[in-house]
Amino acid sequence: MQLPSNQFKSALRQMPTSSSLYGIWAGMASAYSAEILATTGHDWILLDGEHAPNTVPTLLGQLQALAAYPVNPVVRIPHGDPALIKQVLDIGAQSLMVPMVESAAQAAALVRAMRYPPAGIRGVGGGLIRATRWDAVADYIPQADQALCLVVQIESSLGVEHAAQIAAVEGVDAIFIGPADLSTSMGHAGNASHAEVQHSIRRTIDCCLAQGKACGILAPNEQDARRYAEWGCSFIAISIDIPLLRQAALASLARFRASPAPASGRQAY
Ligand SMILES: O=C(O)C(=O)C[C@H](O)[C@@H](O)CO
Repeated sequence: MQLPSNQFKSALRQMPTSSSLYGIWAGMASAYSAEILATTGHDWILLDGEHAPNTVPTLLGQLQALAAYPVNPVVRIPHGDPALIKQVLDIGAQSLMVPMVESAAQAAALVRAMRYPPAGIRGVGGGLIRATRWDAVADYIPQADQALCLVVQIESSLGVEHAAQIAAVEGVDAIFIGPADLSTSMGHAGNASHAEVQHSIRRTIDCCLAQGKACGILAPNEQDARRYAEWGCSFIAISIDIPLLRQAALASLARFRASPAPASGRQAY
């Protein structure tokens, strides 16, 4: 069989000329829930291994559930440990997001962790791993790199300071801005709308575009998402599954609490 192609990586390469890629953040750590999201038509789904209770096996289940749908999974790992990168690539993740990257050296080390020797340090799993479809993919090793996509997160003042150098690293496919961590790092916790944070976000986008790389961001607020798209962000996570669920449940309950059902009479369905 052929190595599955990475449509997400191909689309990012055409950025910023093509239209935005809209993503949804999956924090439920559930294959069942991820599969539901896969039916909604989003371009990409972020499987969050940093702040959701995911492990390598739960990520595997989600990747398997998504494989039947035309959606691009992006796996966020909790940190850039080469051993974890190896495990997540081995289960067949092709697009990785790594949080809190603050220097070009750190980004370059991530690129090496994703590549086989001599270009990098990734260990060979051969017929043991899903990435090779247990050796059904002929010649996986020489082709692997073309289908792997590295997205690094800039989400601190230091990261913003080094954004141009980070974006310039060969093998970094895209930058993703984390507004929650960035605003917190700048002393404006929970307020990514603060003018200083907005300035840093715009500066990071500009640095990224100047290096010819795609830039993405998490923006569940519609006005923010539209503004970031105007500034040049080309892949935007526009919602997060957990707040969607919670807000829908709260709104549903509020309708009944606000106007209690009549004490008698027929119930309407
Ligand atoms: O800093 C950010 O913003 C992010 O990296 C995304 C958050 O971690 C996300 O989990 C908030 O729900």
